[in-house]
Amino acid sequence: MQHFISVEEARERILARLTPLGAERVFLAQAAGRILAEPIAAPADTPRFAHSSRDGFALRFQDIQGETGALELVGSSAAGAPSEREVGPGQAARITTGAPLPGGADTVVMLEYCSVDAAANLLTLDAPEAVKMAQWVRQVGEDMAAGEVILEPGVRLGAADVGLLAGFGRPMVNVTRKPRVAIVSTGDELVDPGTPPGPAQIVNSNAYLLAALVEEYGGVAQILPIAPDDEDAIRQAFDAAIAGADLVLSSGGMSVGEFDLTRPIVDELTGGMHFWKIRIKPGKPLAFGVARADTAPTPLLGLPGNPNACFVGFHQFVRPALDLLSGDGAQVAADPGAPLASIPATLATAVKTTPRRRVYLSGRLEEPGPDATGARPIFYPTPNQNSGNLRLFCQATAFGIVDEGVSELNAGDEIRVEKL
Ligand SMILES: Nc1nc2c(c(=O)[nH]1)N[C@H]1C(S)=C(S)[C@@H](COP(=O)(O)OP(=O)(O)OC[C@H]3O[C@@H](n4cnc5c(N)ncnc54)[C@H](O)[C@@H]3O)O[C@H]1N2
Ligand code: MOO
Repeated sequence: MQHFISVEEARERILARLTPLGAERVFLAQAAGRILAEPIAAPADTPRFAHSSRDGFALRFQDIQGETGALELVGSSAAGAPSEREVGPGQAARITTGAPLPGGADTVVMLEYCSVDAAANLLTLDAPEAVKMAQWVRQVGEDMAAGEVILEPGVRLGAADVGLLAGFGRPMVNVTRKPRVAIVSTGDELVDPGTPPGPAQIVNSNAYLLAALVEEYGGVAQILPIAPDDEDAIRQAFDAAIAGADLVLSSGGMSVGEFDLTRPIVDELTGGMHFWKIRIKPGKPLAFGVARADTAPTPLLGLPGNPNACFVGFHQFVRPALDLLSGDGAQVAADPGAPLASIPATLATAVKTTPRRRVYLSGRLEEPGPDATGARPIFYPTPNQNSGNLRLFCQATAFGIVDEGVSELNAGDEIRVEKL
């Protein structure tokens, strides 16, 4: 059955059949950009010991109240080499930044504000009245308490998070597996880049476009060899793809099902695929099914062959699927039918489109300058919005969306844009 459905319905139906992948342990050097799969709690009160945040002298605050004489210097505490000696009444100890505060001391004075009589081993403060109780001391647990959860599962680890994990003494961390995405290309007319195309052949750009998008959005892409238009060859290509992947993508062969070899095989491998016509331009025909549903469910998404339909289809359907599989999908999982985030912009040039489908224009978004308070960004659609134009989405930074029922927009009109 073929249905015309909305972009949101299609996305919701796909996401409803996906579940996040399991976790794997990776070394910290591989952790940046990955999705955390465990809660991270502080292993101890942090800092673990009270220490100085300045180079100077550790002393007892009460000793410098009122009339103050010189303090006797007893020992020194360096980072990694704490002082063994207590600081008693009338005494002070040398201390470096990061060094443990010696017992008895509660306050640090920076060495720039002190004078030392080395021969007499005495310390005099330049302005004792300016010193505050506990100044330049980092107290135990003031940053984090033992057991306090600092990072929740589902966050994407940034550099600071990796630094925190290292600080917690963790050499490894559990993250969600990166989705492995196999890319199937079928057709006698296709050649790979590097092989000069014959007179009626085209270069397989979609596989490389999709693989690059997959890697850009957190997956691991595998491009399968082009399968010729032969039922067994196509079945073998899909079997190989399904065997090693969490998600299989194909492009092409979506428009004229009856004469196409790909669709019946996808239908067979998924035990009945869904085929939708979506009210979107480009990207109208889309096939979806789940192979090995009982053992190792592997979703399969058939995108149309036009490169721009692949590009738009990737952003609308594959990218949210990757988010959900990789555990980054809290938002998409909570509301899979919600529209993707968009902002209003001003359209730079007039456009004419079809009113029957929602049209996604590829283009460039220019943010207003710092002086243009309240001004909207400007959207420049790429000229020649033709589904096959490989240049159309080069350097594109946004989709401009022309809603169903609208057939033209003028320069200066408001247009919703999705940032890429
Ligand atoms: N009679 C109809 N014709 C078409 C309809 C329709 O409803 N009725 N829909 C149009 C729409 S919309 C789209 S989108 C395309 C979908 O086409 P297919 O998915 O069947 O794709 P193909 O016919 O195989 O190829 C379309 C186009 O894309 C190029 N292509 C294919 N594979 C690749 C590749 N790997 N790398 C680069 N380019 C590729 C191919 O050369 C074609 O130019 O159908 C419309 N037709
Ligand atoms: O939906 Mo097709 O992608 O218009 O060209």
